[in-house]
Amino acid sequence: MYLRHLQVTDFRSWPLADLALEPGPVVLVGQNGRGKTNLLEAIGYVATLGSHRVATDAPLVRHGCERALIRVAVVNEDRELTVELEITPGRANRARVNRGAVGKPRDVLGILRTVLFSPEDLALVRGDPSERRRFMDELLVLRAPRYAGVRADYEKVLKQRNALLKTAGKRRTGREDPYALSTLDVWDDHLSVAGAQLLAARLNLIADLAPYTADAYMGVAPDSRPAKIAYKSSLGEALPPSYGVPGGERAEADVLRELLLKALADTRRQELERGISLVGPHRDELELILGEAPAKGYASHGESWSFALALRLGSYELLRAEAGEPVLLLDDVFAELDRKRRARLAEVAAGAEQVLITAAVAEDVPEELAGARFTVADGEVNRV
Ligand SMILES: Nc1ncnc2c1ncn2[C@@H]1O[C@H](COP(=O)(O)OP(=O)(O)OP(=O)(O)O)[C@@H](O)[C@H]1O
Repeated sequence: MYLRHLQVTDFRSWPLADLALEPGPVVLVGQNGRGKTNLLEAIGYVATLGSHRVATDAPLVRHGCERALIRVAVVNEDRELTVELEITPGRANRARVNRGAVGKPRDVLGILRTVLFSPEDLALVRGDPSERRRFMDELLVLRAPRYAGVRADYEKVLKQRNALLKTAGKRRTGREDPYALSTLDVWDDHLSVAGAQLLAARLNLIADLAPYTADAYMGVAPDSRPAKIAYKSSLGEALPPSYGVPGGERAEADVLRELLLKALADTRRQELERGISLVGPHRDELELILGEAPAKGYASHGESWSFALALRLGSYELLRAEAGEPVLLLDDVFAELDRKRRARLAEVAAGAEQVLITAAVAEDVPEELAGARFTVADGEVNRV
């Protein structure tokens, strides 16, 4: 797939930006702070309904404006769809496809698939487990959009259950509340349904992604120790060992639901004492292993970068193999990479159906990616 057109209105620093695009490499060149990343962020937002830089929508709307608009025309196998998103912080976003309203913004997921690699990705390796959970869930949704709903359900149930755990335990009144305790059974049930679906999907995702990531790492850092990814579940030993591993059994939500219910029953006392949910996908981790050691805390800066890049390139290859090419977005990354890694990334990017690249100076972009070029300056973006 590729983007044929991008228009943003009152998005970040842009009152208006309008770009006619084409397949192949598209390079956006401009000095720091001119709004290049903002354009990639807008594209990424249509694919994931979120920003790779901020957790809330407010910073996405231009200072002093009420709402931001993003419009993209996406061509997928000769079929073109126009997606429009209106972002109004504090209110539900509105979405239109081919100028017709859709039920929920979530309905646009799947129309545009992107893989974005950016300087923020170092946090995938060095940051908290929540960064890696977000990575998995975003990829899950790109792979199968229905998981956006599953994830939203899980988060809603988790919030309610945590609120109940706080009131049901002895923490505030010194006594357990019997009514709240019986309601907890109902929430355990809800949590296990959404939790098992999310967990099964993540385990299957990691089983499928692992070989692509290992290969991508070998490609970018052939002299380094091999890289491995593994799903670590809060179910611990109870998780069937054949789940979540390449070539293993496909994880089944029904099986996981029973295991989650048992684990919830086993930890209830502890949960009541602490007032939070202690088992479920929100406590899980994606382990990144280099040689025998965890990448976090042990990997060098260069190795961490390679791992982050391998996770993105692996995602790109997985999506490409399953559902056709996603659009590749490379935000200011070439300047950060050494010669070998640059060459490998350039090789993959040169073969992409479409890749959008930002750089401060044109010389940062490898020669094989010299394609359509835009300059970004003074609130304007112009085709060179
Ligand atoms: N909501 C907003 N309203 C107005 N301006 C904003 C908003 N959010 C960010 N900006 C401005 O956008 C600019 C940053 O744009 P962006 O991150 O796209 O830069 P860039 O061209 O990618 O630069 P770099 O090469 O440094 O990454 C900053 O000047 C910032 O003040």
